Amino acid sequence: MTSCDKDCDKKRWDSSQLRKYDLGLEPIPRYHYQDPKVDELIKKNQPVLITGSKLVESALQKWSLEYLEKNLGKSGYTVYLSRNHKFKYFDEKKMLTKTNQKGVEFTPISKRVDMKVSDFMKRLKEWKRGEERIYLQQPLNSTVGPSIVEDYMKFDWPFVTSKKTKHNWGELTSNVLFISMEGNVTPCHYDEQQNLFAQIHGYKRCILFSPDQFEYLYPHPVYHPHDRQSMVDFERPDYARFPKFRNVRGVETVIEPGDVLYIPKYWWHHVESLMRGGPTITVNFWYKGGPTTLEYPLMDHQKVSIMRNVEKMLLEVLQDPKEVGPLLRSMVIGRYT
Ligand SMILES: O=C(O)C(=O)C[C@H](CCCc1ccccc1)C(=O)O
Ligand SMILES: [Zn+2]
Repeated sequence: MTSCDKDCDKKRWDSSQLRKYDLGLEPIPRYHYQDPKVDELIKKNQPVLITGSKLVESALQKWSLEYLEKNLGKSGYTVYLSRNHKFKYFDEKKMLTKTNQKGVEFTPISKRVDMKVSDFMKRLKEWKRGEERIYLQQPLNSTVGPSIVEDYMKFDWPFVTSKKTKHNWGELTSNVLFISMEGNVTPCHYDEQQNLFAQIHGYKRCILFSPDQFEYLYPHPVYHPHDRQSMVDFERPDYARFPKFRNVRGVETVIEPGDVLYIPKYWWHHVESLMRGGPTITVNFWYKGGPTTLEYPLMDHQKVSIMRNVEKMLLEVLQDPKEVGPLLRSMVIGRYT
């Protein structure tokens, strides 16, 4: 990771603000948005840090915490609370399904609450070490105030729409607004959508792994509330349970205001707001993946999708998750291995 060397004028950040992990990481390529390399990499479902775009220009100077508090409106916002700095996402719909009958087997470390923006901003300003951390994560919707709507309309929509069209993405499903405290971490997970991740304020370090690293990142079972999230705690990897984690190879970058990171669908990503870097503001652009034509050889993300479908089908018929492993083992060991 190269931060600004000493003689540069604006001190952006330094490596002491990054959490330390035992990972082999290469840099994510960075290109200006008009460089043809950007589309070359997107076409190959490879991550790329896109610089110099005007995508969220209308928000860059305006979306301070004060401005957002004043203009985001009075409705409740989705805010996650965590007893530590990790905000491991959980799917509430999977907390009470029949597969884990009682639904009591799982207690998330973070919890979701509905909070007014003013309360969120107050807690953000008055936060003391040892208190619960907070992280606002809310899809932008029609309840925002008129000036936010104006800023949103002024996003460079031709830029993102050109990517959607050129790369056959599906429709835009949401723009999620993230307002994070410094130091917050979203642990490693993948999403099934294409993502243009636009940084508006502060610095975020993003570590990405390609879908072919599935075996090294040990995702929770599909029925689990932490579906799509890695079971490995990057801060204290349990190499006994997850021995292949040692082989994982990733790429990383630190995004700053104005940068847009393309996170290809099914790519694993870990996101952290730099320690001592102040609050961060991001808006993402999630697009459906678009039509999947089965061309051979299959792409790694297609194999992940197939594995997900096999897991879902087996759980549907076996009902009890404890029977899935033994059945797959007897099907594969000595026959396909
Ligand atoms: O934009 C993305 O995809 C990110 O992962 C951004 C990430 C927060 C994501 C929270 C989350 C995780 C899993 C499922 C749904 C939502 C951050 O910036 O901290
Ligand atoms: Zn994500």
